[in-house]
Amino acid sequence: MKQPVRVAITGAAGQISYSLLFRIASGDMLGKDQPIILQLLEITPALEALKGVAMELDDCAFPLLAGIVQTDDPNVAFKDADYALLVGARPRGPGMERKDLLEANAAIFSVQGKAINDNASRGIKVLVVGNPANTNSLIAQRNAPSINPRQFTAMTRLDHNRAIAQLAAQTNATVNDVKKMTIWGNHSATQYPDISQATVKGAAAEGLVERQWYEGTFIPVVQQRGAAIIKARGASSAASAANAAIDHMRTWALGTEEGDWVSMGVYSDGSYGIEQGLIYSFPVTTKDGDWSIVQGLPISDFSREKMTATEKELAEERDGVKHLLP
Ligand SMILES: NC(=O)c1ccc[n+]([C@@H]2O[C@H](COP(=O)([O-])OP(=O)(O)OC[C@H]3O[C@@H](n4cnc5c(N)ncnc54)[C@H](O)[C@@H]3O)[C@@H](O)[C@H]2O)c1
Ligand SMILES: O=C(O)C[C@H](O)C(=O)O
Repeated sequence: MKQPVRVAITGAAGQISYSLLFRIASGDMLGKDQPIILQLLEITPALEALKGVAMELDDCAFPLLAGIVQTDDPNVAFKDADYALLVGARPRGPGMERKDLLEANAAIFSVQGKAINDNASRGIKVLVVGNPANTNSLIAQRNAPSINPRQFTAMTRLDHNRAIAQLAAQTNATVNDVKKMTIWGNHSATQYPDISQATVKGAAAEGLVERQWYEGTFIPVVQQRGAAIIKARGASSAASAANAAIDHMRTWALGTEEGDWVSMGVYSDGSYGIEQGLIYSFPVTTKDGDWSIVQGLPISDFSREKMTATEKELAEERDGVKHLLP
């Protein structure tokens, strides 16, 4: 049996976590042979609700669950953590954009970045889910100067999965048939879901769909899917967000499939001319617990315009939180 790893999760009594924790504890994230200690962070008023969630975790008698820590202290939650899923943040309501949450949520991520810096395992893998996810990840990263900046990522896997589902439906294929989907940029309405490299059953996706559907339906549907869920459900996506978080971490830890890639918000090294230091979603492959940006893809004028628009938004978000970036 492997040694247990420590997985810190913030916002652990919230709606995403209610889907997330049980699947992590059952082995969906790191494999059925990896014991896990859950280190759950909540704000003080939610500790009673968190206790109820922990009671339910106990009641599942998960063989892989080697311990549960419940706390309102980030220094305790991130102590020796090998993985961190930063979910805890206010979600948006109808009519809001994700960046409207910047003021409300940004402070959370500077505190947590410092606590990660001071307490976590040096090899920690951090995924930010709380919105606006890319900029929150940047804030946490910049407040953790002794951790490699590549270890802070933001979630665009939900967008990636949404894009695969839309393309599969339009081409009468299954999601298994779709490869090499890409989400570029911000987890926001400026994101660029790009099918120019995607294949369906090995055939170029661009040849299988009308350009008009791609530009006029597919791109806006994927960009606006979060808002459509909020409108329909009266609450932001939760189970699908939890699923994407598990996918993101599993891929990062255990590797991408041969001949495919995923989308992750990662530290830009200047690839594709994107400003260095932004947390920008790229096509990435993963191996041995590390990620690399897929290099050398051709970029059309159409793509370049969209990639630049979402880059510009990320630079503006960063400039708006300068006071939180040491
Ligand atoms: N990146 C993505 O694709 C994606 C997808 C869905 C939702 N989200 C975002 O995830 C976040 C959480 O969504 P939710 O639906 O679970 O919200 P929720 O309101 O149900 O839960 C959030 C929880 O975080 C807790 N919290 C607040 N401040 C905290 C802090 N400082 N430390 C620890 N916990 C804290 C709250 O008490 C609450 O229990 C939102 O920002 C939402 O917009 C992102
Ligand atoms: O859209 C939101 O505010 C929630 C989440 O980011 C989503 O994409 O569903």
